[in-house]
Formats: sequence, structure tokens, C-alpha cells
Amino acid sequence: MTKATIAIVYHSGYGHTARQAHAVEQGATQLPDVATLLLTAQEAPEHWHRLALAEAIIFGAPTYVGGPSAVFKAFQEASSNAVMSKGLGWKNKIAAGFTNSGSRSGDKLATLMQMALFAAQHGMHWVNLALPPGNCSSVGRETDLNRFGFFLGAAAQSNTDEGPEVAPPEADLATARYLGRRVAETTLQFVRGRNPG
Ligand SMILES: Cc1cc2nc3c(=O)[nH]c(=O)nc-3n(C[C@H](O)[C@H](O)[C@H](O)COP(=O)(O)O)c2cc1C
Repeated sequence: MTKATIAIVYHSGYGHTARQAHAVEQGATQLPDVATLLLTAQEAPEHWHRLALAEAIIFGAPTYVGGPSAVFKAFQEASSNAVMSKGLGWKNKIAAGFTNSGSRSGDKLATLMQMALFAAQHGMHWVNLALPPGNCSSVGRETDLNRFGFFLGAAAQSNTDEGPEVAPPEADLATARYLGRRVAETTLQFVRGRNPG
């Protein structure tokens, strides 16, 4: 059977978003025919050739001042010259995104929207989260998947007085695993549709 490589490119200043990134990777590797390539945003510009071979790229960044962190933005800007201007090298790859922040909202939606626009500029196919909103009824719980009710991607929240060994909580890591698995499933469908048999 055709296999797929899912790349995850992320930034994490203090380790919280890194835990989310590893959870996304765990979710993707729940499928046996998937390999992953986990890169930080600082490492990624040394690996354009490896990203070119991936069938999907999942983007992850903490939300800093209402958008993706500057380090992640630097990776995005570098891709403009290294990939986009050289003939849309990521066209038709699968894309998705995740973000983590200190506040429960924290304007995380702005970060996910920016990532989706970034993927569109590259001609990629954006995969959403496809989970119902959690923790939004009288029987809802903080342990619900998608406890912040995002649709574009996976969101996590890390208390600002807790280190990455305890934050973000398991519900948000499970939500991240769900996104990783969903991207893997979607990517295999695309890859096998292009290369049946
Ligand atoms: C410069 C800076 C700006 C931040 N801006 C926001 C923000 O806009 N919204 C928010 O909820 N949290 C904000 N935070 C908190 C971080 O998103 C939060 O601490 C997050 O867990 C950091 O993830 P990391 O450990 O992966 O860097 C900000 C933190 C920093 C350092």
C-alpha cells in the first residue's frame, strides 16, 4: 500500500506548544502507513528538500500577541522565497494547524486563520478539526475533546504559571492527537487516490 509522510513544523518558546506538536505526531502515527517528520520552525529552513517530499505539512505555533509567534512567522516568510516563488512547491499537499496560548481564547482563532491563509498561498488543501465543540453544555467537562470549540484546527491552553510538564492538559493533547490522526487519514486518501493500487 502507498505510504505517506506527514511533516510537522512548529515553534515553541517555552515548551508548551512542543507538547502539542508531539501529540499531533502521536496521532498521525496511529496509522501504520504513515511516517512523520517533526521539525522546529528554526530547523525547517535547513530541510526544504525533506519538506518537499512530504505529502502533508501540519503547522504549529504558540499564539503570541494575537498571532503566530515571530519565530514561526520567520519560517513562513522564508518559505515564500524558498518554496512559493520557485513554482508553488507545496501545491496540493495537505495542510492543517494547531496553536496553544495562555488565555482560554487568547485570540487563538487569529493564529489558525493566518495559518490557513498561509496554506492557501502555497496552494495546499486545508484539513479542519471536525470535532464538535466540547464543554459547551450543562454536562460538558474540561476534559472534553475540543474543549474550546475550534473548527479550523486544534487549540490548547496552558496556564501561564505552569510548566510544560503539566500544561497543556490531557484534553488538549488528546485533541491534538485527534487532529494528527485525521490529517493522516485524509493524506492517505489523497495519496492513494492519486496512486491507486
Ligand atoms: C510575547 C508573548 C505574547 C503572548 N501573547 C499571547 C496572546 O496573545 N494570547 C494568549 O492567550 N497568550 C499569549 N501569550 C502566552 C503564551 O501563548 C503561552 O504562555 C503559551 O503557552 C506559550 O507556549 P510555548 O511554551 O510553546 O512558547 C504570550 C506569550 C508571550 C511570550
